[in-house]
Amino acid sequence: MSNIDYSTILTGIEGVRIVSSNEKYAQSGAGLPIVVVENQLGSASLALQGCHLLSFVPAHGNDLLWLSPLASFDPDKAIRGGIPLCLPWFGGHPAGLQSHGFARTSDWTLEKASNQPDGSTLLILSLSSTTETLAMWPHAFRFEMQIEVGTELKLTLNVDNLSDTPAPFTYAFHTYFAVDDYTQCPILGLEDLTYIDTVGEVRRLPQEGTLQLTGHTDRVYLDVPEAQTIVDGARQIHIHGTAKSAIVWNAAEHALNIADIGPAYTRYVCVERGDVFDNALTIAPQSRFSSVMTLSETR
Ligand SMILES: O=P(O)(O)OC[C@H]1O[C@H](O)[C@H](O)[C@@H](O)[C@@H]1O
Repeated sequence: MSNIDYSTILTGIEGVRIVSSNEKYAQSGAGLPIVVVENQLGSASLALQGCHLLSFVPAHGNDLLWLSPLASFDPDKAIRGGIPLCLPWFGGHPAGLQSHGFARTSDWTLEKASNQPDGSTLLILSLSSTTETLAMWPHAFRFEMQIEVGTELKLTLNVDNLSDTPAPFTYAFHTYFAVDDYTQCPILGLEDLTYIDTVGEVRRLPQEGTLQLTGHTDRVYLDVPEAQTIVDGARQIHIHGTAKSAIVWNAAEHALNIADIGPAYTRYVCVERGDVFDNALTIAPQSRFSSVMTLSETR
């Protein structure tokens, strides 16, 4: 766990504090440091482990993010819910390394916090390569996340390949959205696209009409438009991003066998923007890749 003293970075910054997960959440686990941001436009919280957003609540609104009531906060273990960062690979690894990469269980460093003139709050976190990461992903790197908490949540991920070789790369903002019932929330913005269905036999299929989940779903939509909308009763959750893929996932009744989800699976839908499968990337030596995603709601 990180032992960095952030008091200097946070001196003079309004509405940003670091608390223990045990103080903020009733969930189990050994406990992790959580950055809490509150301003007039909205509030958010994130774990330094994984640079993992846990909540984003616009002023006068409800949380856009779902955090499992069974989530546990333990070092080196991914937290269930919010926005895990799958990085620098998405999904399984050919050599059996941890699913979704090491970034979501690594300790990120809070580099900067600032109050912006428009009333929003900006946080900048980073993660740099170590001997341990080089053994898993053979490229010196610096990952940087800029997090703007305002009426929208804006995430900018910068990935610097500091090595002299091209870096094959996939990633996703693995967002768990809070919904009333995952079978009652149409997801707009995926119509007529091709998706890879990974439930059972892997197949490529066309999306006919609007997507509405009815059960266990695990799909990768390719070459998606920048915007999707989840219609959750009277509210619309808007996703806007530069990434070219969208992974849509709900474990449905299989979640009853996932220790940190259980029966609450009806209350989330994952719409994960990233660049995966056919949209996988290679970052040239000494080059930067950037991806931006904003989340907001209207009623
Ligand atoms: O349990 P995790 O490693 O966090 O993965 C959770 C899920 O992530 C993505 O949505 C994948 O498409 C799913 O196949 C996977 O089950």
